Amino acid sequence: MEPVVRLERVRHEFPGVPGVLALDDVDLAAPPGRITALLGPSGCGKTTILRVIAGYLRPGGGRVLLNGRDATALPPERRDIGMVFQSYALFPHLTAAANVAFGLRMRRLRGEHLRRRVRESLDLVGLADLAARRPHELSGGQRQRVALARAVAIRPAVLLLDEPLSNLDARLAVQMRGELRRVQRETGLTAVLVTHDQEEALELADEIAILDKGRVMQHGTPEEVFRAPASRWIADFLGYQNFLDLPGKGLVTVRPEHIGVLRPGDRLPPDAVVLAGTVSDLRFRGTGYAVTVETDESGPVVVLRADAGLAPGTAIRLSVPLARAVGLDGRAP
Ligand SMILES: Nc1ncnc2c1ncn2[C@@H]1O[C@H](COP(=O)(O)OP(=O)(O)OP(=O)(O)O)[C@@H](O)[C@H]1O
Repeated sequence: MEPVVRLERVRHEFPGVPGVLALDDVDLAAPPGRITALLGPSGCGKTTILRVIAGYLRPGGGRVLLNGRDATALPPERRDIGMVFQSYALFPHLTAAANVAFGLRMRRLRGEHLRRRVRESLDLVGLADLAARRPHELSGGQRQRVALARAVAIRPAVLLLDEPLSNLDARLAVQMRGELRRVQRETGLTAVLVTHDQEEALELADEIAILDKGRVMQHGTPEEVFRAPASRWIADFLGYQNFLDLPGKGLVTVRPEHIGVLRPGDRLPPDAVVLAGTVSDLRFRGTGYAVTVETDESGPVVVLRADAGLAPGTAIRLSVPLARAVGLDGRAP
């Protein structure tokens, strides 16, 4: 299917910082009816990409296609885009309903059509009862819902979400993820979400593009990206801790929860590599203990255990199942 948003070799260098490419040949496609997340560390270019898609920033090179049409030179108001910002950006003197109506009036909706669309949009985010309140009379979560209702009310071709949940406290942010997902499903909107939060990307996105220094490092489904990171840098960024140089396998990474501890007398499991070492650290991680083992051949290796039974200084053997080892050699840098 034709992507709703396509970036082709988009480059940008900010005038104040010559020689540094904020965007370095970015190719990106956001398919219809899906949420595509842009995930990456601070300064990697996520917000710059959104500004290019929205038309607030004209890139130095490359093309922006919206629904297959070249939109590179189109001003923002002619791009049919809805935006939700981290700061909500609501009009403080307008009620929730008037905030939602604003964009619709700009699109020349009037009378009963306008009222109905405002009502539907506030209903969609569960705020019909609070339509008459002004932003200062609403909680952070409710304000964010108004911002979402305002963005979806215009039924944009693309919904751009710039860290929409990062101003909410942790519990509310998690609750709002579900809400956002439901609204996107019910409306069938195409969305591009900027986040630096992996869990948020995992839970919300159908596709994830991982960025570093203005470049797309990997693009795939959450499963593809998390199960098979394309490079050591991506594995590091996603929180993989164990990097092992295994004979015949080269550099691999393995999740701590997949590494076993062999007791004396245990048989060697098939298709596993055994590493001998000494426990050097034990940390409580809520769901269990992260045990660091200084191995003879591969340096520190972290394993997860349910109990605190492994005291520092204990000599142990680890079994690393080869089926769980993700190869990193020969992949993109
Ligand atoms: N107006 C600007 N002038 C000069 N440099 C800029 C400007 N806006 C962004 N940059 C630079 O471009 C790079 C990308 O910035 P961008 O805001 O897109 O990053 P980001 O991934 O959204 O970061 P964060 O997660 O911190 O918001 C950074 O190095 C930033 O310093």
